[in-house]
Amino acid sequence: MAILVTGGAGYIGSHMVLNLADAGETVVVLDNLVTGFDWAIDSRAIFVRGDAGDIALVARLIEEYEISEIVHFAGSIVVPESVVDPLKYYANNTATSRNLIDAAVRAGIRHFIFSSTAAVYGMTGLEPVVETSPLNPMSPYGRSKLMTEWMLADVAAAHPMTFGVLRYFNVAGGDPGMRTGQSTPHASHLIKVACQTALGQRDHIDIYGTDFDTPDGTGVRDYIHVTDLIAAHALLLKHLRAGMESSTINCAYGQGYSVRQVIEAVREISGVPFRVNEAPRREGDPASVTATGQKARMLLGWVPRLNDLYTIVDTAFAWERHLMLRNR
Ligand SMILES: NC(=O)c1ccc[n+]([C@@H]2O[C@H](COP(=O)([O-])OP(=O)(O)OC[C@H]3O[C@@H](n4cnc5c(N)ncnc54)[C@H](O)[C@@H]3O)[C@@H](O)[C@H]2O)c1
Ligand SMILES: O=c1ccn([C@@H]2O[C@H](COP(=O)(O)OP(=O)(O)O[C@H]3O[C@H](CO)[C@@H](O)[C@H](O)[C@H]3O)[C@@H](O)[C@H]2O)c(=O)[nH]1
Repeated sequence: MAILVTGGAGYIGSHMVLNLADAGETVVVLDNLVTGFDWAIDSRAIFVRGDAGDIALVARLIEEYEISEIVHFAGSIVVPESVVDPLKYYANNTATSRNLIDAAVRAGIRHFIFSSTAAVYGMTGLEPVVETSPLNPMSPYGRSKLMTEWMLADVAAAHPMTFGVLRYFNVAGGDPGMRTGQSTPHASHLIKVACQTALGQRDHIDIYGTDFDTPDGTGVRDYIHVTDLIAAHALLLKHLRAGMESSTINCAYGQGYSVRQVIEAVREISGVPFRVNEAPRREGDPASVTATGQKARMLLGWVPRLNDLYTIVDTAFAWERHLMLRNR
C-alpha cells in the first residue's frame, strides 16, 4: 500500500513527503514541476513527473503502486495572479482536482486529503473565523478552491470515500532540520520576500496597503509553521484511517500579525534594516484573516509546537540563506 502525494515537489508537499517517509510510509509523488523542484523530494519517495489532472496516468499509478490514499497539494497558489488570470486557477485548481477525484473514485481510493485555504472565507467581518463562518471568497483563487471542497463533499456523499479538507492559513517557515523549505525564487509570500530582501536579493519590500481597518493599517494574517501544518495532516490521515467521518478543518494558530510586525521580526532576526516602501493595496487582499484553530485541536488532537512568529521567521530566514549559498 502506498500514498500518492500530488505537488510533493513543492513547498508544503515536500514537507509532507518527509513526514510520511520518516513514518515509514511508501510515498509516490506526482508533480509536473511547474513550481516545484525534483531535488526537494526526499529520496525515499518514488517520483513521477506528470500532471495531477491526467486521469489515465493517475489510474495507472494507483494500480501499479497499490495506492490507498491521496494527499492533494498540487495547484496554483498566487492570489493576485488569480485575479488577472482566473482561468488558470479554474483549470489548475478546480478542473485538475476534478480529474484527480474522478480517478480516485473509479479506483476506490478510501481517503482523500485536500489543501484548501483561508481564502475561502474572504472578509467575514467576524474574526477569528471558525469552520462554519460564512464563505465569501474574494479572489478566483479562493473560489477555485471552494469549488473543489464542494466537489469532494458531493463525491463523498455518493461514493465510499472519506475526505479531509484542511484550510491553511498563511503557511511559512521551513523544516527545522533544513531538509526543505520555500524554494520558489519569485514567490510573493510576505515572509519569503522579506527574507530575500534582508539577504540583498531584492532592493526593497513593498507594504501593500497601509489604510486597512487593522491596528497599524497593514494586512493581518495568521501565520502557521509548515511543520505544525504537516503534523495536522499526519493526524488527519491517522483519524481517517481509523474511521473518522469526512471533515473540514482550519489550520491556524489563532494569532494574527500585521505586515509591519512581520517585517520587524525579519529585520530583527536578520540584523539587516532593509528598505521598506509603502505601496497601494494588492487586488483581492482582505484586511485580516485569522482563525481559532480550535477544531484541529479538539478533533485531531493537534498540538502546535512552533507557534511563535520568531521561530517561523528564524526557520524561513535560515532556509533562505541556505538556498543562497547553495545557488552560488
Ligand atoms: N503556501 C501557502 O501559504 C498556502 C496557503 C493555503 C493553501 N495552500 C495550498 O497548499 C498547496 C501547496 O502549496 P505550496 O505553497 O506548497 O505551493 P508550491 O507551488 O510550492 O507547490 C505546488 C506544487 O504542485 C505542483 N503542481 C502544480 N500544478 C500541478 C499539476 N497540475 N500537476 C502536478 N503538479 C502540479 C508544482 O510543481 C509544485 O511542486 C496548494 O494547493 C495551495 O493552494 C498554500
Ligand atoms: O511583498 C509583500 C507581500 C505580501 N504583503 C502583504 O502580506 C500579507 C500576506 O500576503 P502573502 O504572504 O502574499 O499571503 P496571502 O495573500 O495572505 O495568501 C497566502 O495565504 C493564503 C491563506 O491565507 C493562501 O491561500 C495563499 O495561497 C497564500 O499565498 C498580505 O496582507 C499582503 O498584502 C506585502 O505587504 N508585501
